[in-house]
Amino acid sequence: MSRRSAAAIPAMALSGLRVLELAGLAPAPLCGMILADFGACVVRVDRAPRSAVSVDVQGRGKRSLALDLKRPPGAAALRRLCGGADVLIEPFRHGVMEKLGLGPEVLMHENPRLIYARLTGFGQTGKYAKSAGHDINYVALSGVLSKLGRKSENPYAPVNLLADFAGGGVLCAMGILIALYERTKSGKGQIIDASMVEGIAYISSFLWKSQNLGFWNRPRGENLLDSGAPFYETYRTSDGKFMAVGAIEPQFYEQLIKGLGLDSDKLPDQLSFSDWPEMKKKFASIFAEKTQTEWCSIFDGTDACVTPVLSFDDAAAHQHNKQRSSFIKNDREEISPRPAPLLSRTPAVPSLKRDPFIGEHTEEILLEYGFTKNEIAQLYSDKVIEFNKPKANL
Ligand SMILES: C[C@H](CCC[C@H](C)C(=O)SCCNC(=O)CCNC(=O)[C@H](O)C(C)(C)COP(=O)(O)OP(=O)(O)OC[C@H]1O[C@@H](n2cnc3c(N)ncnc32)[C@H](O)[C@@H]1OP(=O)(O)O)[C@H]1CC[C@H]2[C@@H]3[C@H](O)C[C@@H]4C[C@H](O)CC[C@]4(C)[C@H]3C[C@H](O)[C@]12C
Repeated sequence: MSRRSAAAIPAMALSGLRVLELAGLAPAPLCGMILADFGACVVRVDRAPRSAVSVDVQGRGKRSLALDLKRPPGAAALRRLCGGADVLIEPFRHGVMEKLGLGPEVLMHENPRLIYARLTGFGQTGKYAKSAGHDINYVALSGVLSKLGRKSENPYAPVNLLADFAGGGVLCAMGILIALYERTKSGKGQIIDASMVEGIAYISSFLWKSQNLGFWNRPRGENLLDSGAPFYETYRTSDGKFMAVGAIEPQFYEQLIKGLGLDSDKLPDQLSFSDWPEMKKKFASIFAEKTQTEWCSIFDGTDACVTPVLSFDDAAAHQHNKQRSSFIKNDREEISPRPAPLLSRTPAVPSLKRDPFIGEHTEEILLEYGFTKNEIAQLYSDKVIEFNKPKANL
């Protein structure tokens, strides 16, 4: 599919939804990609003058409009675009949109049905609202980073998955869908203040609420699910790969013990914390005796909760994932995860085309939103918009 016009994919759940995503680093692009995967018509508004290469690697299914928001005609053009949109996603720190004259009071006055999604690290208010930050800072401020890491080591941030994507892009997409549902009843849009700090804190509700169950009262790296327990750990195999073990419940733990060739009658109790370090050493030396494939042939098909730790390539090639077509290949042979979750009647149909170049669709988008050819030519000669087609027909 070269473009996602409203009528192109009627079967998808979000078809007909018009989304404007102001280009950002990582969280907002994921949010926009999720909406595009499920059928929304997502326009990424890139900066003009444009940088040579887009840093957005999550542009699947989107189109790009290059627009200079710092120039009054550029800001006016965005206002007009917002008049015809359902959703705006903005990824700047608090105050940037207001400075451009594009704050919610302006845009929602002109289009009261607009869902104005503000995806930031620290939120729209509070001491840090105007401060720069990245994933690791947001995870830190949420309290969650203090829980992550191995025994006696510094806290460890797991790539930028938690804040940017789980607490940021995904929760913002959820907020948008909730607001859209509410709009079907009230007819009104609303502002979404999606703070990644609060997003991570929210998805960590289990950690907060299970504190009194005794899961977390030991130091970092010595608890049930944070690499303290021998039965919730990774182990190196003889070929330098790893197995992941998650045998928590006693009946599954018993199968793990059996698969490792041990006798549970001769072992300490599963929940004897003081024996965990020794048990880890025992498990580690046994796992080191066989290759990953050999361990898979022992544990596959059992309830021991033991799985191979796969590389990206191995994950895409793994039988289970292949059986479910969990990974897709685009027209450039690039492999990436298929959108999730699977909807039975109206599943996502991700675009298999390469991501858009900056400004690749400037003209067609403006025409679609009601700009005339003359107006577009004027914006172009004023250097407010850019095309990424050298032979644009103007
Ligand atoms: C892979 C890297 C990405 C890592 C992700 C990282 C771990 C994250 O955590 S991302 C989450 C960051 N936080 C947020 O998004 C929260 C909300 N946002 C913010 O807090 C801020 O935006 C900010 C702190 C992230 C950035 O602050 P900044 O001062 O830059 O921006 P703002 O204050 O928000 O203001 C924006 C200004 O821009 C103006 N603007 C916006 N749109 C337009 C427009 N259309 N027209 C005109 N002007 C516009 C706006 O008006 C504001 O202006 P003012 O400031 O004057 O008010 C990748 C991270 C970096 C990448 C590399 C880099 O890009 C260089 C290379 C580029 C090359 O193309 C590819 C290779 C690179 C090395 C590239 C590689 C990777 O992609 C990165 C490393």
